[in-house]
Amino acid sequence: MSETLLETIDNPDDLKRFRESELEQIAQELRAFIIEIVAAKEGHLGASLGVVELTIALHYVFNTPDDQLVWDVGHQAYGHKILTGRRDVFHTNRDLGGISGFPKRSESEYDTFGTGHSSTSISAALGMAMASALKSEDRKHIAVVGDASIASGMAFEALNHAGVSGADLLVILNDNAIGIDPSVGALKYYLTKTKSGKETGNDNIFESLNFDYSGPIDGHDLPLLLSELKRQKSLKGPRLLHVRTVKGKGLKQAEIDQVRYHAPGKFDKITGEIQASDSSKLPPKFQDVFGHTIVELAQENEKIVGITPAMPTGSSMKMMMEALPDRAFDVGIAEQHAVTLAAGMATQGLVPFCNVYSTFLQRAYDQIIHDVALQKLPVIFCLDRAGLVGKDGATHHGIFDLAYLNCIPDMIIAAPMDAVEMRNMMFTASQGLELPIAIRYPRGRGKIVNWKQPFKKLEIGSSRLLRKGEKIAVISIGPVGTMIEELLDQENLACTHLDMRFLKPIDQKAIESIFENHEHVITIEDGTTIGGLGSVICDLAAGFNKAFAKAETVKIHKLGIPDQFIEHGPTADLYKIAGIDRESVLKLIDRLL
Ligand SMILES: Cc1ncc(C[n+]2csc(CCOP(=O)(O)OP(=O)(O)O)c2C)c(N)n1
Ligand SMILES: CC(=O)[C@@H](O)[C@H](O)COP(=O)(O)O
Ligand SMILES: [Mg+2]
Repeated sequence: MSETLLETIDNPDDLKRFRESELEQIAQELRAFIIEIVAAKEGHLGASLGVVELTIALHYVFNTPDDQLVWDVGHQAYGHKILTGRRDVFHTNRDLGGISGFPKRSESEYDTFGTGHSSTSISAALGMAMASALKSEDRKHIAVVGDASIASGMAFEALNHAGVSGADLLVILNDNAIGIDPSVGALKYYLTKTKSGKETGNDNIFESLNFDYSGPIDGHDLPLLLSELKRQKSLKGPRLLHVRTVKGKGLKQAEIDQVRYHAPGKFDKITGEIQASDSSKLPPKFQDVFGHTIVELAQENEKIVGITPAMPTGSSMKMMMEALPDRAFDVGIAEQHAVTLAAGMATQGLVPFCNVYSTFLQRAYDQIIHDVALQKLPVIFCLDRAGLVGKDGATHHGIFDLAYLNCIPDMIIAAPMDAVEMRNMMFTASQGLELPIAIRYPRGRGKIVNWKQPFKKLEIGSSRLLRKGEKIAVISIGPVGTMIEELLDQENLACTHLDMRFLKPIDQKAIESIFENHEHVITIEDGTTIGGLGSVICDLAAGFNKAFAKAETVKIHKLGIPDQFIEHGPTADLYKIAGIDRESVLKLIDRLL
């Protein structure tokens, strides 16, 4: 079989050897290659398909990696990876030990800035452009940012600065009118209305920010892209090129059902059909437990409102948006705003459920402290994707939340072991608290099929003694507790198991009793041991040592995420790496016995 053109391209210099007229064929081959691998290996699809022509044109016109290209979020950078030396390893995308699903500086000199979280590209590229100016280096700096990501506060901050910086910065706005879910907000309507720079004149929002605005142009028209990028290359100063593309371009189903094909899982590379699986008998995903439960609670209590920053599908907040559209809000990629919006609502007696992925809530840390906790506002944070999330990797693991929330006064921190507990925690929170609460739960499915049980109000700060043994006690928090229960059952081990339920306030009495009656205490959590449950137990133990003699001899073994960033890969493998898998716990217990 003859070689495809794509197979001869190992770097952008190889690409530049082709005539402009041959680039269309390369675009077709690149699309087919992305589809073939993602169909079998899973990953983000629609975003990369949408920027195939743009990716080729950028590497063809600019002199990467000397010219610095920064991708926002990075989920659309598959074509970029394939054209920059990673075609042969692209089949390892998101595998343990394989390449990352996002740009990563340690992976390639073409990946100028690590990403995963959105809206950082303009700041990063501006930083590079300012550094080049200070070092008198003549190179170009390009940020490619999506229409949903540019609407985030951080991107606006960067535009505001860049507009007066004089920096040699090209921002390419890749406008496909959708994020993961349809884009929201006033900017979306503005962008949809925008016709051409000339027609919008002084009213153009980017020109008002001192950017030289061009577009919108068709981002699938390669000759047009090439000529416009060449023109942009000859310019200096802050400029913005507005490009219109179709998310999922080239795969019919992905163009039609753009939400589903953002990251569709396995599908047929020819027909595009997603592999059907019967999940009706499986335990539900935690996100769906959230979705069903908030609808159930909100139907009974009209004060309940729901907020999601751009993740209605991922968080299942869309269930409430469909059932009670006036009381559930997608605010776009705006985690900081989401938190303070919830705080504002709480001042007025509403009961806001603010659902944010654990990793993305990192964006809103000051808002949690300054706007919520300091004012004792009873916002209910539901933190989805807590713990190790798997193939998205280090940028997305929700492993810091226990630690970063625990040091905030007046926060209640809950981590349900299973779906029934999660419902009860949501119910308890909805009954009216005087303080904010965070309920954190993982990606994926639980283990309980019969999860929809009558609500039970929990005592805040109460733990559950699940079994009483001797010598060794395991103190767990969150879903790892289910693994511990299975392990102790299956191996017939006579250990005590305490499900902590709440990290804060912590059930000190229960812990005291554990220390009085055991020789070894194992703490286990799917979060960092620094600052999380392990740290709290050690701190308490230091106090116990003074209080009663026996505590001094109790040995504490902390299991959790060690002090390192955990890479991407199947969650089960990552649990092993972190030492919080079944075998690691069993080995430890065997040794202690
Ligand atoms: C801070 C942050 N919040 C949320 C997300 C989840 N997320 C990933 S991609 C995405 C949508 C991005 O949309 P857009 O910028 O328009 O790019 P497109 O997918 O359309 O190419 C969202 C919300 C994220 N990565 N980072
Ligand atoms: C790129 C990004 O941030 C999202 O697409 C993320 O990968 C979603 O994760 P889930 O698949 O867990 O919803
Ligand atoms: Mg978009």
